[in-house]
Amino acid sequence: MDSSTPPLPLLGGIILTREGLTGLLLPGLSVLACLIATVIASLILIPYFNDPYKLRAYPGPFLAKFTSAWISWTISHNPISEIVDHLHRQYGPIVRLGPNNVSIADPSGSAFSVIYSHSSGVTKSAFYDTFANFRIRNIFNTRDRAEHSRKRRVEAHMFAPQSIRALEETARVHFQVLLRQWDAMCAHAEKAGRGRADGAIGAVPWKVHGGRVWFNCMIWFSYWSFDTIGDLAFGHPFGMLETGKDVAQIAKSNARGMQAIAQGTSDSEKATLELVDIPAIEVLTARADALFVVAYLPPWAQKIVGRLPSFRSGYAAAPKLAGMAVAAVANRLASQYDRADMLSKLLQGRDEDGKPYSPEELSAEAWVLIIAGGDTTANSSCALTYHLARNPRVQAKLQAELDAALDGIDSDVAPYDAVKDLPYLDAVINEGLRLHSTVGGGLPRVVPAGGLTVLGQHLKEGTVVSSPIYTLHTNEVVWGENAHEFYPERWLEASADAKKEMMRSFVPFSAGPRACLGRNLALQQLHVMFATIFRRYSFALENDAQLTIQESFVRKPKNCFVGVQRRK
Ligand code: HEM
Repeated sequence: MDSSTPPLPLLGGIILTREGLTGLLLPGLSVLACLIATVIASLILIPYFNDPYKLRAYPGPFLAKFTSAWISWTISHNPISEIVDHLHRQYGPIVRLGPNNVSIADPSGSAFSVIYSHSSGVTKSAFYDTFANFRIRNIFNTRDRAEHSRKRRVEAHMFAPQSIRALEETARVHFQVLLRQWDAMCAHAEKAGRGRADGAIGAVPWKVHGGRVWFNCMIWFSYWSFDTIGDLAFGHPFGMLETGKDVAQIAKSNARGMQAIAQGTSDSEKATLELVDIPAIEVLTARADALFVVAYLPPWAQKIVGRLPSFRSGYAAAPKLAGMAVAAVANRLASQYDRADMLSKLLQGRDEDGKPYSPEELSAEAWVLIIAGGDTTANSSCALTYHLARNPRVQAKLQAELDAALDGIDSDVAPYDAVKDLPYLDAVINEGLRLHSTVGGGLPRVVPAGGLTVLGQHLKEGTVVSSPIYTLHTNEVVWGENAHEFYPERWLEASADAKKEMMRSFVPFSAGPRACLGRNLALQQLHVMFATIFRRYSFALENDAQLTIQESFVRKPKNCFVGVQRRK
């Protein structure tokens, strides 16, 4: 033994020298290398060469053929809908996005119609499992056709046109609060004249210069949207608009919250619930971003990635968001206030056996209303405001239509009946939904037994297939050379045939059995919002600012600073 290499500590009665340790380590490392090679071969190479879904002929990024890590990595580099659009321009109508995942896009929208039709037999893919917040699935993330049909039956009444119309009066209150806050900021601009000033409402700063008040309208649209959906769905706004702060109350203990809901639904003595404050929009965004990145990975890989520090806070948000729904439902039930809101419709809903939702299912469905109704409407409103602020010609034309239609109507908030059929307002809203494509990516579906033929190509059972909405909304064949411009006139100038073609390629709310249930509510809210704020204010952008998008399931504008001035 070399006297310069001291023996290592005793292990199981054996004294190890450094040479002895190296002798032990080398075979260990070889075993590890073999193991890694076997894992790579069995998880990546064997499936690639076996090609069980017969996708090898389809083009796509090199790494996407071998691993779904490609799409996760791409999503984390944002925005995925624009990247997929670019790939379709490069490779054609069919692009391989993963080992068993293809994206299909043709200008006429026929691939979209086939995939998402009632008769295709497709189901939502495992991608949606990632978004489960409760043990029970909700109407958005359930993949089971029978369970989904049952939920649609229970909830049909809640989303019926007359039920949505009945919510207008309640929604009006939140438009009024938004106007009050914006009027207060505009008053600073009027006072400062051509001078400068700054300040904040709650946590949202504003600045005055050039005769306008400048603020980030994305934040205000989020507060408005979350307060409105909180009130419409649970009779209780979160109070974000009033305070100018991203705060919602959640149940401190979800188990205790469920108990309170059960007591509330059984009309026994109402339970009191301990609540804590969280920054709801921030938590929601962190969770949506983290989950969207991992949703295409197999479950074992999601578990590993979920432990990485940058994903931990997104994952930890799940119980908090569940607690938000639990608290909202429990609060609503504990209050003596009874009115025809969305929750009362959920409570009255019965399946074919006459059974109501359990407390957990109620909370799961309540959670969907908050998520689906909050973020989508806020993001669409922000993007639409951006395009109008950027296009003074379109803004002036819209204002002329609104001034004429609302002349003599003594209400700051536009009544829906007065604005629901205004041709230019309709065109502006359609154009905003088209160009921004709030849900812009492909919605992944699994091909059923027997396969599915799309654009003449037979896809095998189990293949994951999608058709990207953003690509459909921006292809030049249907929308012309100015497809990437905000040009509402296209909706009014098109011939009857061209309009038919446009409508086939216009799917902001998706189509078929899993299409958006909140479409009527969203359109009602957007009509009232844009008639109200563009009649009252004029909007400007500074230096032709660009809209930067952070994409998870929805395309969220990161910020949108607008300069606002009172017109009336
Ligand atoms: C501009 C606003 C909105 C847009 C662009 C939008 C878009 C969509 C899209 C594309 C889907 C299909 C998702 C998929 O297949 O994975 C969807 C589903 C859904 N949306 Fe909306 N949505 C909006 C507003 C709302 C509102 C306000 C509510 C309710 C308060 C709502 C409730 C739902 C529900 C419950 C589903 C699931 C339907 C099902 O699977 O049966 N949405 N939405």
